[in-house]
Amino acid sequence: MSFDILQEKIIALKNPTVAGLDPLPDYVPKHIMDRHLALKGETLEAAADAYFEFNRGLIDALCDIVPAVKPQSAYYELLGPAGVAALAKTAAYAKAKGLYVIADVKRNDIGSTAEAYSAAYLGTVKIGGSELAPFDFDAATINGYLGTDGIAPFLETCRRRNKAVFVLVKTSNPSSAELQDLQVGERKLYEAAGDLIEALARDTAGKYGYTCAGAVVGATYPEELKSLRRRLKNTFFLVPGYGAQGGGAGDVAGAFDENGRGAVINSSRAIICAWKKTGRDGLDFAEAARAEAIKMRGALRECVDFR
Ligand SMILES: O=c1ccn([C@@H]2O[C@H](COP(=O)(O)O)[C@@H](O)[C@H]2O)c(=O)[nH]1
Repeated sequence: MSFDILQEKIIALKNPTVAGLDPLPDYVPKHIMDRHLALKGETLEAAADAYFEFNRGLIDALCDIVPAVKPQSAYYELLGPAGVAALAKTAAYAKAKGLYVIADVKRNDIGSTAEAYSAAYLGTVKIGGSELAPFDFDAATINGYLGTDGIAPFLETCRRRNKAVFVLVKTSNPSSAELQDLQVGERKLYEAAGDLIEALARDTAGKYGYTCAGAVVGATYPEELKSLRRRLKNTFFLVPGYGAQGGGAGDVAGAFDENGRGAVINSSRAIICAWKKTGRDGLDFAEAARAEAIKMRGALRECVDFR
């Protein structure tokens, strides 16, 4: 089961951090960007090459201390086809370095289209006589608010290919309460979303009790996080909102089960932009990211007993 693999990496490193790889032209140190602009001019291709070099440096600096990375597709799509190619290259490089790779794509649609999305990110497509894996991510984020027929095709791919999804349940953004906190009978809408995914994936529970359908629950809502952990005993959590959005180790402690398992905590900007605080123009971007990730690991270890 895919989350068994992630959980075992977390246990081995005693670190439940996922580093978000969310590049923007401004986040890439000038010496890297300038070199690629000199080679290919002021083009999307040059920026995409700079993204990949930046990511490769980050991955090299982090791969022995964090178990996972989460590239956010939006930042790569911003560069068009060259950016999407940089996303694919980044994922392949991270996997080769032993990292668990979560694609933050938040996709979904009606069943037939959800099938295509799930094949694209987690599965395969048949071309002539060959089954080819377009991206082959370990896991992807999806929007479950289309209901069962949108979620089921992803779960089918997860079962077949030992993959996983994280379904949006209670997101970290300030407006998440507008719809997700609506009362629906006895439950909040986000609780109903959580109950649905736990039920749909029940048959896939692995060694640690977690199914292939995880939930996205924001660090910015610590009370909801705690109560969802109690409610969804078989659902692995991806917790964004640490660092740049204000979440801290104390806020995410409630995401873990009694054995310190069942959750992975994301930090993107705080790690990849750590170089901006050192005053060395990004020459030390990799060391700065590593130092920030070590600081986060220390803070999490203070709050959670990982076994
Ligand atoms: O509820 C959600 C779901 C996804 N995200 C994504 O996580 C990272 C957070 O980045 P930071 O720089 O650490 O704030 C980003 O890719 C978001 O799209 C989220 O923040 N909240």
